[in-house]
Amino acid sequence: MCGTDATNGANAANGSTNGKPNGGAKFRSNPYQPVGDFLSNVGSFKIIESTLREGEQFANAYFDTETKIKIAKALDAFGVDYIELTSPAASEQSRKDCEAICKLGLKAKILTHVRCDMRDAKLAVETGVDGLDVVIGTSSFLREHSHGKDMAYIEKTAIEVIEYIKSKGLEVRFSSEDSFRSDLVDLLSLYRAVDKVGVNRVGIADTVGCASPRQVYDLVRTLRGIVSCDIETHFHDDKGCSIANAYCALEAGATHIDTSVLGIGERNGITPLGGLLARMVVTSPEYVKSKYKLHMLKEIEDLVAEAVEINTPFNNPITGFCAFTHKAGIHAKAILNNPSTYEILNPADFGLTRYVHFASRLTGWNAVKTRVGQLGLVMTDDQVKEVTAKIKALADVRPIAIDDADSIIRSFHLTLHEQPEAAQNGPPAVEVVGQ
Ligand SMILES: CC(=O)SCCNC(=O)CCNC(=O)[C@H](O)C(C)(C)COP(=O)(O)OP(=O)(O)OC[C@H]1O[C@@H](n2cnc3c(N)ncnc32)[C@H](O)[C@@H]1OP(=O)(O)O
Ligand SMILES: O=C(O)CCC(=O)C(=O)O
Ligand SMILES: [Mg+2]
Repeated sequence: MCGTDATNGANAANGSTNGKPNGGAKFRSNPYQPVGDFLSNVGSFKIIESTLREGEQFANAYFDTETKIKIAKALDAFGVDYIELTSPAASEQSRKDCEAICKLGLKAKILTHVRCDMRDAKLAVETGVDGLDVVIGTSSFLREHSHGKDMAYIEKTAIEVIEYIKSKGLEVRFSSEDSFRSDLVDLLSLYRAVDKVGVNRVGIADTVGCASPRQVYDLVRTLRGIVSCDIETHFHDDKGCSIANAYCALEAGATHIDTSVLGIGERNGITPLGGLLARMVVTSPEYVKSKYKLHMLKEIEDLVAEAVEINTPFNNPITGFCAFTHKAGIHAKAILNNPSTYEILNPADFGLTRYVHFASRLTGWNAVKTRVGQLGLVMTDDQVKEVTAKIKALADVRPIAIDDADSIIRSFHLTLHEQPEAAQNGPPAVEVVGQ
């Protein structure tokens, strides 16, 4: 098996060099736009990057101050609009870290995430943040088993806390927790009340990851008709719907999406930054490519993966080790002709390269022909087909590596060179061209 790093095509039959398609292959003017994908209202979404809040709730996360600062700076350089930090009420060090990050003078706005509680709000406004994300559970589960407050109390306290934050000149967002298991009438009435007070955003949170894309669309669409402020959304990934849900929220009129790097967060996390951008670069290529430094994605994911001691999943959008690897012969041939045939994302946009596999029983002669050329060898098509059969024969016996396939190609090529001598006794078994 070729465990080749997809980002390093050094030994591979690359369809590209430094991400540029080779062999004159070209992308369409907009290779990303699938037929029928004509969303117009999702062009200018904003990212609330919550690696340093939701991400700190990931089981393996421990961020010391230095690491938090590194991550905050990297996210800022990447171009996220907001960086959300753990509540200063969580611990004394959390409060100090909040202050330290506020002093960095980043372009991104700094938010902290607090309970709907005046004590938390008072502590938070002193840290130097640009705004507060206020949250309180509204489902019967949370009202019964978490804070124990009824909707009347929630609305009254929310208004007091929001007015206080606004009086300090800070941005404020109010969100319900577990929105999708909350009573719709209660929820809309609460949002209408806080919108009247003048929140910058209201938030919808799929705290337990129960929502389907269609439910998300319906709720956001309904809310869009109720409030005039921006709408932020937060999706947990328990059922693997966090990216689809974020996308549907944008389709329905949401303006802000919460993300974390690699999706880290409580349980199995939330909408991943990279996955969201993979989705959105297809829909809004100009906006996404001009706003975010996409080539920094891998570096940021590596930074966070190292900090929380995990590996990037093999199937991670964009940066998974095989995200731009093409293996089956049918795919390989078409990719070598035109990468758009089997790619919706261009690895070059992320500073990455594609890799075309040529060392398996599924390999076809077109991939081998490209490899032969890369090795500086010359063969006729029939010869390439013959050597492809040899590669397949070995791959039927055991998994083979790039070096195995290269050795087969080189030694086959050598036998072709030896042919002229043998040919003295008869016609060459194969024609050698370019000699
Ligand atoms: C879905 C989410 O991810 S929400 C964000 C989660 N983030 C955090 O929890 C931040 C880290 N948390 C902490 O450090 C602690 O939980 C603290 C400092 C916030 C509170 O700690 P403690 O006072 O020891 O309480 P504990 O964590 O045991 O229980 C939560 C308390 O908050 C209250 N509470 C829970 N949600 C809210 C809310 N949204 N608004 C107001 N109060 C709330 C609960 O009633 C409970 O208070 P009680 O013990 O007086 O009944
Ligand atoms: O504040 C929010 O909108 C979301 C809070 C949260 O992390 C959640 O509900 O999962
Ligand atoms: Mg969450």
